[in-house]
This record gives sequence, C-alpha cells and structure tokens, in this order.
Amino acid sequence: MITHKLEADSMWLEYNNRKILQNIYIQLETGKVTGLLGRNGTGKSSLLRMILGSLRGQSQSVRWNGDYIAHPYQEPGLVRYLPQFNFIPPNMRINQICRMYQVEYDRMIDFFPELQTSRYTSAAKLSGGYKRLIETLLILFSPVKFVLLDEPFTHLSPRSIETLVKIIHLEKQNKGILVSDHMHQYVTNLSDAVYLLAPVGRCILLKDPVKDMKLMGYIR
Ligand SMILES: Nc1ncnc2c1ncn2[C@@H]1O[C@H](COP(=O)(O)OP(=O)(O)OP(=O)(O)O)[C@@H](O)[C@H]1O
Repeated sequence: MITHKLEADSMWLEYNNRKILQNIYIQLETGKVTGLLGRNGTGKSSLLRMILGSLRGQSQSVRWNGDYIAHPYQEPGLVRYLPQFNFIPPNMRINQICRMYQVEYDRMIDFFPELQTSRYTSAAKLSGGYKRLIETLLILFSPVKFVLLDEPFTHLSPRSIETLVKIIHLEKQNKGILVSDHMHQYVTNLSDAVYLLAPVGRCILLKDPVKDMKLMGYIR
C-alpha cells in the first residue's frame, strides 16, 4: 500500500491580536495514529479546523504528499473531521445519513450490536452518547485517507471507548488518524506519535510522552 503524508506547516493563528498558534508543524501518515494533546484553550480544535481548511489563520500551508492544497476538505477522498459538536442532521434517519457518508451501518453494528435498533431512528431521537458514537464511527469508517478526531472519547462509556480504540487500530491500516482528546492515557497508548500544544502556541513532538508531559506541566 502507498503511504500518504499530510503535513501542516507554518500554522499561525491569532484572534484579535492574541496569539493562539505560532508557526506550528505537524504531520500525519497513513498507517499511523497521531495524538494531539494540550490544556484547555491551547488551540487544538483550531489547529484541526485549519488542517481541514475550514478555518483560515494568518498563515498556513497544508501539503499532501508534498503538494500544497488550499482547501483540503474539498479534495475528494482526502480528509474528514469529527468536530466537538453534533453535526448529523436531526431529521434524517441513521441509515440515510450513513448512505450520505458512504459508510455501511452494518459495520457499526458489527462492533456495537446495541445500535441495531437505531437503524431507522432519526438522529434527534438518539441519546447524546449514541449520537456521538454514531458520528464518531461515521467519520472513522469514512472512505478517506485521513480523519481528524476532536475528542472522540468524551461522552462515551468505558466499554465503548475500549471498542473505539480497537476500531482505530483496525482503521489505521488504511488511513492516517489524528486523535485529540483530554483522556491522555488513551491517546498516548494508541498513538504512534504524540504532539503536545504548549502555551503559547508551540507544538512539541514528544520523545518520551509520559516524561515529557510531566516536564511540560501537562500532567503531574
Ligand atoms: N472565534 C473566536 N474568536 C476569538 N477567540 C477564539 C475563537 N475561537 C476560539 N477562540 C479562542 O482560541 C483559543 C483556542 O481555542 P480552541 O477551541 O482551539 O482550543 P482547544 O485547545 O481545542 O480547547 P479545549 O481543549 O478547551 O476544547 C481559546 O482561548 C479560545 O477562547
């Protein structure tokens, strides 16, 4: 299988002259999980949106296998993003939404049999946790080369998280996966490389994640 690389370089973001990201570099590769950690408000979601192309900063350069791409989300089959907020249309049924995302609902049921009864349910009638789970799986199973997951573990029960971790391991065989979440143990355990966003706006590739996270004051 050909390895694809998605690089985000010179990522600079300021809101009202307040520096959030300063000249950041981060790279993703198919076959690998990349973790992104950082305290609240350090700019993780902003960075993900800049990589996707839906948020423009003062400067950004996203390259796919070395070629600059202005609007990554517009490239067919390249990248999809799980935001922190709910995004599936409330009035559509789950099976219709799956079709829209080119994802087979049966794949979700293989891992989460409890979703069997929700196939023809409208998104608005799902519990918050199930809605979040289905949204996460929609992105994770998408037929794209890269997925950006913003807080995939939040709202999920421990058993669902364990299953999700298994799926991430399976899916990374054919895509590059970026995971940003405050549950840092899950992120460091499943990642092939871990970056930490440190105030103000620096991004550090961790050599020894636990030791470096302590040194940087991210954990005690
Ligand atoms: N539209 C905006 N206008 C001004 N400031 C903003 C805007 N959006 C985000 N910010 C600020 O930018 C900073 C980075 O926000 P962002 O949501 O990217 O951080 P985060 O690391 O994902 O945070 P969390 O872990 O709490 O979700 C925060 O201080 C936030 O208040």
